[in-house]
Amino acid sequence: MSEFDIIKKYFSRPVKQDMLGVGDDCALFSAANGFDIAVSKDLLIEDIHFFHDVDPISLGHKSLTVSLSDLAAMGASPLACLLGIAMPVANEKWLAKFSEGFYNLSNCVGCPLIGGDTVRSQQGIIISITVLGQVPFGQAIRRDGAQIDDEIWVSGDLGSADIACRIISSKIENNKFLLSRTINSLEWPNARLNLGHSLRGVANSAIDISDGLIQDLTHILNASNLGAFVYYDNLPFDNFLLDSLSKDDIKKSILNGGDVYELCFTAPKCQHNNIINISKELNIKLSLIGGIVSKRGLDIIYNDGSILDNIPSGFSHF
Ligand SMILES: Nc1ncnc2c1ncn2[C@@H]1O[C@H](COP(=O)(O)OP(=O)(O)O)[C@@H](O)[C@H]1O
Ligand SMILES: Cc1ncc(C[n+]2csc(CCOP(=O)(O)OP(=O)(O)O)c2C)c(N)n1
Ligand SMILES: [Mg+2]
Repeated sequence: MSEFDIIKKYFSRPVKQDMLGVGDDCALFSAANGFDIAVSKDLLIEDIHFFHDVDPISLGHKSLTVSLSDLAAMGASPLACLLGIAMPVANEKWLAKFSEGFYNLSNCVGCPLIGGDTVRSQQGIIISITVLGQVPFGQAIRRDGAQIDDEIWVSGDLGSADIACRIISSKIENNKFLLSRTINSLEWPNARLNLGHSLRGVANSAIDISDGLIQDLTHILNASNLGAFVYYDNLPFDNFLLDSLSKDDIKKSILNGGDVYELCFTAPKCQHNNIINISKELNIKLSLIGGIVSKRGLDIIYNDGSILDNIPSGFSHF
């Protein structure tokens, strides 16, 4: 099967009439008046970002999710996406499933695939997604917008995806029940697009958690030139973890575990009740985990007042 056959069969579904999708040198679509365009690209590499034997349907879903999550973090809505894919062989069974997982999500959130590139790699599968989104002019929620005295919030639960990842890579003891409880967080994450929209005009800053809470919150602090405290005992995680893991394993995963795709955001105290209402309306758990201060640095404080001395660092490729 040639490169063009692959594109035609797996990556050429029709798009809306007002767009030019797959098939020409460029895709075309019009930008709406009064909106900024939001663009983000991510790479996913076999055995670095996903296990080689992962179900390709979930990989198709997750590849798009990680990019949609960047749009969510800025309060943007998806417009379209591009897919770069490199693979050593054209495995039709794999392609059919990957494309199914990808298009299921793309249809669901209204983010049509309008272009990309398909090439052979010498080794391993490489996936690169670019998403394009829009956000009302000037309303994007940025990393550099945190303000002194902001409350720090996080959506959903932390740590589960990292636990699943560590079980599969034999870094923690294999435990069938724990893996079945955590695997969906790793393989089927969902971008918090609705939450991102609701936070426009409410949050001062936001980031999606891909590399771990501490590392990603630190990006907000560095960009905003501020510091923070985080109440360790307020950090949300699935209580099921307590049954089979040591406190240290849980701590490592909730502070530094990546692949979370929840949002961490900061908002002024006057928005507190509004945020509680957003949580109820969207049925998304939102936890108040700390506050922003002027003094640079990050303190993680336990209920008894003690401070965690060695904050472990999060995911870094190098
Ligand atoms: N090779 C690159 N060239 C230009 N910009 C890059 C490159 N790699 C990362 N960036 C930019 O650096 C910033 C941080 O990237 P990253 O940590 O990957 O963000 P995210 O977690 O949102 O994907 C982003 O603005 C991203 O676009
Ligand atoms: C096989 C495998 N090993 C390790 C991980 C964990 N992991 C790989 S990359 C990563 C961080 C996120 O990737 P990155 O490329 O930094 O994403 P970005 O911050 O750009 O969104 C994590 C937690 C995984 N998901 N799969
Ligand atoms: Mg990135």
